Amino acid sequence: MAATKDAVAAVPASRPSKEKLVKTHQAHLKKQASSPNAPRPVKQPILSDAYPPSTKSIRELEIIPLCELGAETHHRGKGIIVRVISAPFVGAGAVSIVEDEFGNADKLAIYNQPDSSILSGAPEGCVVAVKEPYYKNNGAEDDFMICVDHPSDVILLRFTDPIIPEALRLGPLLKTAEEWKIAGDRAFIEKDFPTAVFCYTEALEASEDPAFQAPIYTKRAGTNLILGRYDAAKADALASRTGGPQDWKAYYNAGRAAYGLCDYGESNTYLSAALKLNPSNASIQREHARCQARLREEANGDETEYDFAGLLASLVVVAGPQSQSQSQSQTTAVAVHLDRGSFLRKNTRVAESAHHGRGLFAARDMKAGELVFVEKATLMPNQYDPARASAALYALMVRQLCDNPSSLSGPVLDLYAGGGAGGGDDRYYERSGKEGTIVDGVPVVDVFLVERIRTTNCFSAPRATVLDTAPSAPEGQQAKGLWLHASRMNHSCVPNTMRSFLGDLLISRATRDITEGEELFQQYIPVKPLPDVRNEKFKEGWGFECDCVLCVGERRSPEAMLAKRKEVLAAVEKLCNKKLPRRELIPEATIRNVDRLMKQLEDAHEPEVYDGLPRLTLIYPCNWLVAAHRGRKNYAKVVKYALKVLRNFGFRVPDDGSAVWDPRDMYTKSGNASLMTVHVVAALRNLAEAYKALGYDEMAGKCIEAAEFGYLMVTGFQNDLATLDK
Ligand SMILES: C[S@@+](CC[C@H](N)C(=O)[O-])C[C@H]1O[C@@H](n2cnc3c(N)ncnc32)[C@H](O)[C@@H]1O
Repeated sequence: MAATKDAVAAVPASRPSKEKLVKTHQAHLKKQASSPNAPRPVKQPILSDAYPPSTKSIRELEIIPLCELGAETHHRGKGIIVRVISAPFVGAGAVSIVEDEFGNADKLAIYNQPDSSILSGAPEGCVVAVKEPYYKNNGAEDDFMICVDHPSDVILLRFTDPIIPEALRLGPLLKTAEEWKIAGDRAFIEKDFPTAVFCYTEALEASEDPAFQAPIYTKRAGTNLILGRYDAAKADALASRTGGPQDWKAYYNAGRAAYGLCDYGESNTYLSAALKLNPSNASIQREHARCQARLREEANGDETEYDFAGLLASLVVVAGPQSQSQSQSQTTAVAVHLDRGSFLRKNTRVAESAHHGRGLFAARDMKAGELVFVEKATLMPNQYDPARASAALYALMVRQLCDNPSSLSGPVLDLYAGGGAGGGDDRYYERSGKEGTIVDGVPVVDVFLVERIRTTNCFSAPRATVLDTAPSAPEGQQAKGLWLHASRMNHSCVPNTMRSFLGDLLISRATRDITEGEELFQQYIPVKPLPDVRNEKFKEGWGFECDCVLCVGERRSPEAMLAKRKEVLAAVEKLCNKKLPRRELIPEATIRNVDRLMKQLEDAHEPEVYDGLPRLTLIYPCNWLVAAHRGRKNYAKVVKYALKVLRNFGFRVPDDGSAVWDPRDMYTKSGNASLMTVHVVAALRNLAEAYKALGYDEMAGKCIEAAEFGYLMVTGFQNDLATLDK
């Protein structure tokens, strides 16, 4: 358990008065108003400070006044009830001034989600309960605040809740159900959707007449659909049924909500019911057809169902005519969330893995290049700025767990959450088992657990892998997302699948023939050539030491040989400046030096360890020599070193430069330790060019075919190799 200070520590000797707090707060608000576009960074939880969320109902807690809050203390078993007396100041969190029934005032800082269904419910004038509050010093001696990290630790109380002390009770602002309905409609027209939901809820509570309630449920369902609160929208839609022919609307809304949750089977059931009641309605027909298409993708998942090329075209908008002369980087991405289903179950299943917890396994034989699965992201913000991508995903996860708990909590919380929680990480605490359950009307959300799940399971995704292979592609522009099915897959440095991205679709292809029952592996990150360096990364990121055939094999090589490889690789990198030549004429003497070092490096790979295994430290010098000899149009040498590149990635190719092999077979006839990357495609293209220059046209053609096939694995679908030159 983390060292949370549960015992009540000393109450601070002095705190600012209510007047001073309000005055300072107003000054901050004024400043904020003058820069409305100020960035609002989302706070990242710090695991060393992790503490669990409250799992108790406010009704089980002892309510204490603000003046009893002890500094740096988690008040377990206690709660506070306060009225919000200011608008929020939104920075890393949303800070408001609150007062209790005795007139004590303090600062309430709510982190992580200013716009979730829970936190949008702490507006000025409302009464909120904070469960088991954490009172924290904010820097200056008398500057304290009630710090809420877990969104479920703060509850918006309904005005009529009997738990509210008399002094804080305003009485309902509006009296009748009709008044609340009108207020809801007004908020809806003003696009203040959270307030509309709040008012419709009050209207529903204030009336017991089903004839009045049904249309309010419909309105609240529609508003929740706009807010993306699909769980609530579905429940409201179903509650709006009256048993008559007008129920088509209820089924239509429930179908759209289920669609929003990507449950196309359920969506189809509701939309079919809607269609039965109102067969000629064009909106239902359209949604129903859309849903059928998703179901076909889920079942078949073949190339034609997905039309990957069409999706790619939909992802990029080339700058308008006035800027056509500008570079390709002017291309702007639009809607990266593609309206497609996930094709998961025909080829894969989740099962226990021999060494790594659960894993993904082949449910049938698959050929090299075949689509293993296609998965739409469960969550992926459209945020490609590397400085913001992680925080954006974290915020989205928290928000969705608040807003759609019944569909998301189970699958997300079931993901592997790293080494702690019973796995030996003593900075963390055991899960309570209440995560995701509803207490006081909201789901318990543990933000520190969410962050652990995020870091262990998220992937970085370019807008489209094919665009990312173009040399002109801007570096590092990757969103972060969560793909639940793909997260089940364990890592191997020589994996049998390869993932690529198209918008928020993750495409997984087989890189060699796979037999039914085989465990499927992917590379978590591009593997570093040196085994100790790459294993350090796996330890840091995921807490494991890799036991793939390459890592196990390389561990058989003595330390002294590893040291030798490191030394020579460092010498090559120093000599070549870690770059590859671009068509410039490299002096013969330099080429001879690199060649000499490359041979030393080859000699530092013992055949008894490396026969049949990749020799990753040799990739860079061989690629360098290919480029240098291309520059000199020395095509026989280009063939020699390009073949070495393929061999060093673990592919079986002739080592004498002979032209009597079929490169199209290399993916299926290279055993189980080859590593597929875009550099393999590049090497095949260089080979093709060199064979052609040497007069071996047929071999050149076969190399291009092999390169195109490899590019399909790398980018997810058939793409033009010319992209590699752009
Ligand atoms: C994204 S999860 C993969 C699914 C996970 N095995 C499960 O049970 O749900 C990542 C975790 O799987 C385990 N893992 C993945 N690849 C591994 C490997 N090559 N060797 C050992 N453990 C591995 C590690 O515990 C890692 O933190």
